[in-house]
Amino acid sequence: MIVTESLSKRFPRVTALDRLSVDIAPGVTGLVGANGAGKSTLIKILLGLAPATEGTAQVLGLDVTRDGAAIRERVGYMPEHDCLPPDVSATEFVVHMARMSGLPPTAARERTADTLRHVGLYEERYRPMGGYSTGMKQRVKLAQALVHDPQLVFLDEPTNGLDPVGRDEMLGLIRRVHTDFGISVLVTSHLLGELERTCDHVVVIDGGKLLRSSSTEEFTQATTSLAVEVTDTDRCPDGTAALRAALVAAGAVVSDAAGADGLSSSGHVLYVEASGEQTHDLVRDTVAGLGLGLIRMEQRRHHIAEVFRDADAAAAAAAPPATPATAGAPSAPHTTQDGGAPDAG
Ligand SMILES: Nc1ncnc2c1ncn2[C@@H]1O[C@H](COP(=O)(O)OP(=O)(O)OP(=O)(O)O)[C@@H](O)[C@H]1O
Repeated sequence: MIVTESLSKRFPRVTALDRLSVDIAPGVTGLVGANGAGKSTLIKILLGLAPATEGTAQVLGLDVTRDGAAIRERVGYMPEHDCLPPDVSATEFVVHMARMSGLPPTAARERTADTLRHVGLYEERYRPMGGYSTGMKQRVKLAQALVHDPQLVFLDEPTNGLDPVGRDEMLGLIRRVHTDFGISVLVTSHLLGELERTCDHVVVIDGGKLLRSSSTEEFTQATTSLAVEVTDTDRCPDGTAALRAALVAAGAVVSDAAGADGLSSSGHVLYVEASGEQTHDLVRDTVAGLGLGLIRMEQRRHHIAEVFRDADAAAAAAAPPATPATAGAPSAPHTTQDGGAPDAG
């Protein structure tokens, strides 16, 4: 659906995209990267609105340098920044955008009503947009991107400025754009966690370079550790320590903290290296033998951010001690520092 080949965009002082090659299939794809990573620049090039310095790109089989107008007929675009005229109602604005996309007047009005209803703005559609909340404005921007029934939409930071509830609602809406209407989505975010639930595929860029492109499932594959938490009892005032000793005596590999899996420790949790069903049975029987209560035993899945935390820790460990400042070269941790962190999802 989107193919780029060694795509670069250089401004006088900064390289926004650096030989980026990606191949994005239909579905919902997240494009994630810290602020300044090059996400908006890539979208503008893909829409044929800005020329690349070098490299090639196709959208829906159309070339971005030659076929910009044809691409924009088939692709919807929700820009990042506030771009709504305050004195105009959502209906007037979205009808106008539909007409600009080539819909005849009646179809434009009908599609506008349908689309605004879909994004949950039906009641307020005749009010001037200057009085809208950030969430309502984001919904109008989404509606105008969908109104001409595109095959694909580019959504640039659609959750920006939203509170957690608004963010969840927007992510749900984005998922339904694909499931209800079959429209493919490329959605950008600087938050790793929120894309985990919404996207089939995630592309991570940093400093204009491709860091990773994988299915969400691959990112969040099951870890090989069982997280186990138990109660204390009169007989075992420190149930966790007793369980640890018993499991080690039985030959299990146990740790308190994130091991190779990158799982974070939370005090009373033990991580037991799992080697199949028998590990579950061993934990169950050992807990029962000690008379402890089993609070939880679960095989966790990775969060996307953990994948990058691990990669960064490995890079830092591999760096020569004399040059710690340059250690973690491709700066994936930007993404986690930005608050996307493991549990934003
Ligand atoms: N017109 C321009 N002239 C000069 N530099 C630019 C221009 N547009 C973008 N840049 C620079 O290119 C880099 C990538 O910017 P871009 O807007 O694509 O990042 P982004 O990942 O979308 O981040 P954000 O969400 O903060 O916009 C940044 O360093 C930015 O300052």
